[in-house]
Amino acid sequence: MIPAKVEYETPLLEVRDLKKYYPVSSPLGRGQVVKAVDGISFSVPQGTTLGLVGESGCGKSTVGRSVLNLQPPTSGAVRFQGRDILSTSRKEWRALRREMQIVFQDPFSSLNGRKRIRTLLEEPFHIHGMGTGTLQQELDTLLDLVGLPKNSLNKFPHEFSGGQRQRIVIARAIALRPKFIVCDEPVSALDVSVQSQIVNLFRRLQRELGLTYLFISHDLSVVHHISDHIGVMYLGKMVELSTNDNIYTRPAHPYTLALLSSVPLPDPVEQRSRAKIILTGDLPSPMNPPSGCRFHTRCPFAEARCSVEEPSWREIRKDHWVACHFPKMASDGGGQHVPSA
Ligand SMILES: Nc1ncnc2c1ncn2[C@@H]1O[C@H](COP(=O)(O)OP(=O)(O)OP(=O)(O)O)[C@@H](O)[C@H]1O
Repeated sequence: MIPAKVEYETPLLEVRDLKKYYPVSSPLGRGQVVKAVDGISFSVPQGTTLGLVGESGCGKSTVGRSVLNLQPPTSGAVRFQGRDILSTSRKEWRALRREMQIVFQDPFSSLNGRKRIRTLLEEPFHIHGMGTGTLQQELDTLLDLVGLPKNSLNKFPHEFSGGQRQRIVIARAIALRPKFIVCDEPVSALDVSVQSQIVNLFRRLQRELGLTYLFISHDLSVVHHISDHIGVMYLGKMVELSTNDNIYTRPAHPYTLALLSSVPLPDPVEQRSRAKIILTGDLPSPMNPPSGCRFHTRCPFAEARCSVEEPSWREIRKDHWVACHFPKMASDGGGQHVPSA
């Protein structure tokens, strides 16, 4: 189901009913598929950040890789600047790929340890056939943008800290001045003290270069610091999508409430008024997802209807979409039912 009203004037990226199924390779599961992403739709307006949150295994990274066509989706549409990226020619794709980059979680494995920083930063320019005329100037600008000293170029990755290595990875990603970056858990491998510096770097680069991000993280406080909108995923589905403010102060899906229960709010009044849900049990298998609402097996508010009927998207307030038969109005004291659709 597509949240038709979640349309923005100038979305840089539009994803419609994206599905990614992986065939199971083990002998026991032969013929079955893992429904890693199962019909997800969203838009990201230019210059903004959509945060994507959810437990490990809910399909966040698969969304990130699928929108860049690194893993071709099973079905659905991905439009970048209005162009369907899944049906472009090779030549068009090459040009588009310059505009769309990805930063992965692990700065240790993202960089070839045998190459000097100069070589690593020059690679994007060489791969895309850019001349070497102003290369030194480009490298100096890149180091400046990501806050690394000029003498970094002749060093090797192991001579840097984790945070500095992630700065090098980011420098490579922005080298060709892309418009869009998938940030896939880009601070999860870093010390907490360094995480906020890298998040602030992403924010500054967004302002200075007009970047648009799909920012994937299992950590809601990280996503809170950078996102304009937030999508909450559960077992291959988007269950809630709204502004950062709505998700944090007026979460409506019981799963979002559960995720937020462990995140402290700066305002103690809001903290007290937010319903608390402690999540129990493991994420069910995406090979055999529960019937009806996929969250019903772990939802403390589930009713009979939830196990048989899949909830459709509904807009419970402006720009606030939720897929739940009985969404909550947490700002009303928590746990109050919105009338069922
Ligand atoms: N190449 C693959 N082949 C088969 N199954 C896969 C493949 N990649 C991912 N999956 C499965 O798809 C589901 C979603 O995985 P995905 O990595 O997208 O989740 P995630 O939310 O990003 O979790 P994490 O943060 O742990 O990476 C998981 O059940 C995973 O095991």
